[in-house]
Amino acid sequence: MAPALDFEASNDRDGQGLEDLSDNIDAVNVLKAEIKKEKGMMEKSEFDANKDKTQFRQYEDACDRVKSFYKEQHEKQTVAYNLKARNDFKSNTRAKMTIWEAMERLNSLIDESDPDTQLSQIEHLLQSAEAIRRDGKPRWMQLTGLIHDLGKLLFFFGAQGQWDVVGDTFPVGCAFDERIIYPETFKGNPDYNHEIYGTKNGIYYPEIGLDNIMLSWGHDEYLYHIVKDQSTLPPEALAMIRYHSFYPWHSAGAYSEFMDEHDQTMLDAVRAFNPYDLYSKSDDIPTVEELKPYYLELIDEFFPNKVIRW
Ligand SMILES: O[C@H]1[C@H](O)[C@@H](O)[C@H](O)[C@@H](O)[C@H]1O
Ligand SMILES: [Fe+2]
Ligand SMILES: [Fe+2]
Repeated sequence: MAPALDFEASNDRDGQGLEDLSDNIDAVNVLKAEIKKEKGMMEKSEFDANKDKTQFRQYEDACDRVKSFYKEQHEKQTVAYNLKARNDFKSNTRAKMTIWEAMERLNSLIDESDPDTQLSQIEHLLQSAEAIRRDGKPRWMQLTGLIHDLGKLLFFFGAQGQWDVVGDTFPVGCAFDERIIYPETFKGNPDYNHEIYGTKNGIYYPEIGLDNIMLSWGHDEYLYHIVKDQSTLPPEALAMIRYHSFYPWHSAGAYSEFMDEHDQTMLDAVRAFNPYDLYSKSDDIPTVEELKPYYLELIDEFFPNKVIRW
């Protein structure tokens, strides 16, 4: 149990009463922390607190590679493209392989949108999972960390480039919010001045629920569908996967008018996940072979079929 606060000890005339009280408060706090830990949702992760956040996501200072990536993405993610991408996705199976094979396959991809890491994807995935594990989070969340970027496999399955695979996401079919990074680059998007898609609500209405919003097609949306159909991971894990790149929403508060009640709970989950994705990028490089046995077992726990249809 945590020690009583000094302040209480020194200001205490009728010692016993206050001590009991502070014991009770401690007990309640420990219990609360345990409940939150159980749910994998500490309000502010220990991990988050220890990082210098000014080192990450500095898009103004980013190199040209990142800037031109976003210009292309923002110009090409239209409603028409998104409908087509979803249609293509549903109409075939691109590959059959295990989760671990997918991680290895992804290894040759260096993400052009990312100003914070040049590491391979397998290393980024293990860094995220290990940070979650180190903080004593539940096993389902560790696994979510391990797989959250596997949707980048899309790149090898006939993607048009990286612009429809990686990077932050945003809704299409309504006005592009100013809180998306490089907002001025949307001016080149054919939907920008569209009579419906260019309006605040566009094809949606307030409180419609994010499930009904079409988010720009990429690794989040793709993996979300695969995991939803083929694993036993909980709704929080699915939200962490589907929304982890939706920075304008989870970090800048944009598009909150479209949320329903369920999204509120999911937002807490996504925010709890975010630091492990972002700030683990400065951690030591993990040793893949050493960690493999632990994670193979974890994968088996939540994916009933070893071979996944991608
Ligand atoms: O550059 C990164 C990277 O592509 C991540 O995988 C994605 O989740 C982030 O949102 C993005 O900013
Ligand atoms: Fe990602
Ligand atoms: Fe990531």
